[in-house]
Formats: sequence, structure tokens, C-alpha cells
Amino acid sequence: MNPLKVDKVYKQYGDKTAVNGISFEVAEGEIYGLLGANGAGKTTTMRMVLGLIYPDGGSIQYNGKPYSTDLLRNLGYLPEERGLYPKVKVSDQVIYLAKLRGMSQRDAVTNLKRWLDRFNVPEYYNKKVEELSKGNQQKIQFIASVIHNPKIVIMDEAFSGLDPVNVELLKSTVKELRDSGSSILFSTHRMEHVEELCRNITILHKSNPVLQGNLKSIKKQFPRERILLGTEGDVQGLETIAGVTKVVRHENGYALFISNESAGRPVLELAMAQTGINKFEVLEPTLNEIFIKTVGDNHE
Ligand SMILES: Nc1ncnc2c1ncn2[C@@H]1O[C@H](COP(=O)(O)OP(=O)(O)OP(=O)(O)O)[C@@H](O)[C@H]1O
Repeated sequence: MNPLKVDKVYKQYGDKTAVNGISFEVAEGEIYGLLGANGAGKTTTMRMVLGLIYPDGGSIQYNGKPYSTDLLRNLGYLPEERGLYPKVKVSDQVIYLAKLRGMSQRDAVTNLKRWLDRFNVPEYYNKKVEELSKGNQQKIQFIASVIHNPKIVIMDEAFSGLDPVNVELLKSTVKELRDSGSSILFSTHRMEHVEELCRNITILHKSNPVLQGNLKSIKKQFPRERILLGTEGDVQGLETIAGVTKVVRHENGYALFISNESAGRPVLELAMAQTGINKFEVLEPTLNEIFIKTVGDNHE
């Protein structure tokens, strides 16, 4: 049984449907990607999973059971809007939040110190939140969401506003949480993070789940439309091959855009007849391309 099961969940605000029948499960040790344009319904879904708002239909099960307040100890939430008190000391507020989640003072202090060391900022323990930069406040918020070792973690735009070094740092900690068995529901607009972290995804479009499943299988459902061709010299006539829509010359060869995968073979044959070939790859679509194809330009 998976730790988190969302079944045909539905939410309406007035006459606006915010989430229209989403179903998915997150396994132990899995990061599940929830994707969608602005207003698609991601945050609403996450808030329902957290028990902050109630679904108007469907059910959510945690290890096979419905929501109860006991779950507070096992749920972690990194909200999209950051919510720390600027005037309060980092240690006071993180330890307070950890105690609300059922931790003892001693364990909360130990864990906070360990996390601050991990993020190379032990000196923040006694600082007020307002003294930290935005990115560093986000690290503290991240710590507050996982300090009680939750088994189910909900992360809404976990890496927004961070510099590349800190993105890598937080990414590696998210992977560690996964590897220690947590089930993580993760939303982002950065498709390359999803490609790196998530095994399964749902794309929401205007409240509807429009594409769902294993990321590798999803990629196989979409046509491959780019060829990477590494050559020793020039190749003449690539643009005349049927199905080749664009040819771009690079330092070490060509990038070709194709409307049909059958163009691959004649491209290779033509190139081989004229020069040495050191690379030939028909590339899978990126998640970014799949997302744009699925959601289109119809963003809210
Ligand atoms: N409290 C509310 N009252 C009325 N409408 C709401 C409320 N919360 C969300 N909505 C509407 O529900 C829809 C889904 O919103 P939601 O915040 O879940 O989207 P999202 O996918 O998280 O978007 P973003 O990427 O911008 O954070 C939107 O049309 C939004 O305007």
C-alpha cells in the first residue's frame, strides 16, 4: 500500500472548478511531480493533501487511512508563499514549529543544528529571519518543513528564488529524503528539475489532469523530432531530405529538426556518404517540449 493515495479528488470555488478529478499515488521513496501552468490547480491539490482544505469530492488516503490530526507528525509542507516571522529568531521559530509537529525540544534543537550545519549556515541559529537574504530564508523554511522527519513531504515550488549553488544543495537534500523512504509530492515550473527528480508525473491543465504516468513511458508516447549528428566535415543536401524541417550547423556537426522519425535513416546515409560520422542520435522529446505540446499557449 502506498503512503499517499489521491482518488478522483475534486474542488470547486463558487462556480470555478479548481481541481477536476485528480487521482495519483506516491510510493515510499518516490518524488512525484505535479505540473501545470499558473492556476492549473497544483497548490489546491497540495492543500487538500495537507488537510488544510477539504475536497468537494473523492478521497485522500494516508497509508490506507483517511486524514486525522495524528498525521501532523508525518506531514511536511514547504509552501509556495514563504511564511516565516521576520522578527523572530530562526531557532525559536523552527523549534516551535517542530514541537507543534510532535518533536521534543531536545530532538528539535539537535535536528536544527544538524540541518544548519548541512547548509553551511550554523551561525543562523541565533539570527532573526529578517537578517537573512531571501534565498537563505528559504533554506530555513525548507528546514522547518522537514525537521520532524516527515514520511510525506509536500513541496510547492521548492527551489524558486534560489541561486544555482543552493538549488543543487536543496536538490541533493530532496534526493536524500527520497532515499530515506519519504514520499514527496513536488511541484515546479522548472521541467529540468522534474526530469532529474521525478519518476511519475501528472500535468494539470485548467484543473484537469491531462497527462499522467511514468515519465519514461510518457516520453515514448511523443514523437522524436530532433537529430544530433556529429560529423568530421560538411554534409550537403540535408535540408532536401523528406521530413527534415530545419538544419542547424554546429561546430561539431548538425542539429536537425524532423517532422517524421523515418527521416533519420536517409540523413545518416547521406552524411556517411560525404564525411566521417562520430555521433548520430534521434533525441527523445524533453519534458519542456511535452509540457508545451500538452498545455499549449492557453495559460490562464
Ligand atoms: N481560495 C480560493 N478562492 C477562489 N478561487 C481559488 C482559491 N484558490 C484557488 N483558486 C482558483 O483555483 C484555480 C487553481 O489555483 P491553484 O492555486 O491551485 O493553481 P496553481 O496550479 O497552484 O497555480 P500557480 O502555479 O500559479 O501557483 C485558480 O483558477 C485559482 O484562481
